[in-house]
Amino acid sequence: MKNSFTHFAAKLAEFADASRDGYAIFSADDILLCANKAFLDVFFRPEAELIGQSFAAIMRNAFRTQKGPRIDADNIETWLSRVQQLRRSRDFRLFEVDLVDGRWFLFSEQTLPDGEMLLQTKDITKQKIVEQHLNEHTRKLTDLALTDELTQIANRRSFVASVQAEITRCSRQHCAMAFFLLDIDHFKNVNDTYGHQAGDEVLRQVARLVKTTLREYDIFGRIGGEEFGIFLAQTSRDTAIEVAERLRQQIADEKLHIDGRELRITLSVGIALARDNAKFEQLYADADAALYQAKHSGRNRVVVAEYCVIL
Ligand SMILES: Nc1nc2c(ncn2[C@@H]2O[C@H](COP(=O)(O)OP(=O)(O)OP(=O)(O)O)[C@@H](O)[C@H]2O)c(=O)[nH]1
Repeated sequence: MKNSFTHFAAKLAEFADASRDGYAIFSADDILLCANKAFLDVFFRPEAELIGQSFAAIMRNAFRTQKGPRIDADNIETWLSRVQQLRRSRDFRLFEVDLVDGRWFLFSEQTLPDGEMLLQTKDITKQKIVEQHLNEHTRKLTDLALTDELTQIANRRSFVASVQAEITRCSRQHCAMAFFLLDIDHFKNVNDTYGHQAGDEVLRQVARLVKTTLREYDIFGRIGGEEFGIFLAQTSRDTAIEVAERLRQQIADEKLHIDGRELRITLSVGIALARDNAKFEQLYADADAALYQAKHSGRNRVVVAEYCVIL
């Protein structure tokens, strides 16, 4: 039995020596007792320099020389006291570590009841690169799903979701809110006269112009076709009218440059106002009714939904 265990231990040491995974054993008082070559490689130090060193001394050296694990800290002693609280906090711990040279490792700590610790390291750089590509891909897909392809502003789905979240927040804080529906006047004529691509360019330029006049935290999106929506939190009736008027005037004054031609367009705006317990559907219906009035009373104007009673 003893012989077979000795044989097993010798074989394990042989495999550990040849392994690409790092192995190191620390004493209960955190002195490095032994380590294989793969582990030493993580710290760029020869065996003679590392064995017998404390964990703290090894990490101080890594911090000073900027070789080995990346230590994102201004003060190594503060970093060490935080990390030492985690070491041996459980009998098994798994965590990822990135190196100054860009490689990534999965570290596992296995602690015995007497405090001795086996530290294993596995190079996961390739998996990390795949993971980063996947994350980037997911981010791009999410952006695509939330952005209107033509104008590069929020599409209907993300606009409505943002507005609903903001309505909930405003309702909780009992703050006034304003919702605008903006519609380009006689847009069909633009398409019919100059072509669909010119119409697309008008939509792009209008979206850009409107965006530049809004505050960073105002919500703006393309609801569909030539219709845009704007949501303003903490906005009184007077301010809402002032903002909408300014927008309307700015668009009316602007000369759009489409295919070498100068073009002028106008907007009609319907405004809905609310305070507590507002619902997106109600705000939309109110703003739509006001927009209808704006269109039918001559276009290029701002109308506030009649029944919006708000200060
Ligand atoms: N170029 C372009 N045209 C679009 C797009 N989406 C909708 N349209 C056009 O927008 C026009 C909307 O026309 P209408 O709803 O009759 O409204 P209008 O001509 O703007 O007239 P009023 O709104 O009453 O002032 C239609 O001709 C649609 O084909 C788009 O993405 N690009």
